[in-house]
Amino acid sequence: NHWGYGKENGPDLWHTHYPVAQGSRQSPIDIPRQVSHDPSLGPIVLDYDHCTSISISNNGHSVVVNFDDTDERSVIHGGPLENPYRLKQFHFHWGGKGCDGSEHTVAGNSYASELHLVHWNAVKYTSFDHAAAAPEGLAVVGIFLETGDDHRWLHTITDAMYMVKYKGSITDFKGFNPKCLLPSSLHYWTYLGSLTTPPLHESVTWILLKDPIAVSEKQLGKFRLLQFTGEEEDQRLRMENNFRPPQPLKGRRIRSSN
Ligand SMILES: NS(=O)(=O)c1ncc[nH]1
Ligand SMILES: [Zn+2]
Repeated sequence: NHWGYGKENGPDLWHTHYPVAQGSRQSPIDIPRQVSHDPSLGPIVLDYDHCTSISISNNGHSVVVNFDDTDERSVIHGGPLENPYRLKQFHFHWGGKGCDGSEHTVAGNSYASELHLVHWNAVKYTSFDHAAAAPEGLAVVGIFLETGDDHRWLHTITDAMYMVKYKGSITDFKGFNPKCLLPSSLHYWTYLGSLTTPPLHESVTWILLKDPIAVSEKQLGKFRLLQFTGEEEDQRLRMENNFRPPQPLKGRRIRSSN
């Protein structure tokens, strides 16, 4: 049975097929109240001005916006990163109605949802898949979503969701620049971790922005119209609570930008 977020195939069972689930640098984690501030940590730079979104898809675990990563058009650099990392895709994790759904937590508190912007080190690796299996091959920027006012730009994504309701669906989604999803401050926490979904590779430099963005309950409700299951399946499983809970820190250091 393929991995998922249900009782029969959820996060507590992933270690049976992916033993690294019990590894020493797994994600997500809880960010404690006090984190050591590292003055040597410079600002993170998100250079997305020439970014090119291609499509939006439902992979059976989340809704994903895919980018053209064949050149250095949209990269992040600076902060804890030694090289520029190319934007490959972004996706979300969220809860059920009225339940929180972020993956990382802050002093034990969850947010309603968490956005992940996934980047790979094309300087050191020849493909995303190679980078995804290599230490420091990936850099994921995490942004917390809290419920509040309507987000001015999120509707372009939620309006496209009816086109990718079922697992395996994909549709054009051009010209979207994720810069519009960033909070006002780029202050961040950073630590070495893993993918939060199988294969759970321990290849991710995590960069979590401290400030959340606000989205409305109505907008979040549209995420829950997505389905984990395909159109042809008789089971209709609403896509929600697609988050992995925090994992043991195992002595890792978390650093804070200023
Ligand atoms: N959720 S995550 O950003 O760690 C991820 N990206 C690709 C697969 N899993
Ligand atoms: Zn994710």
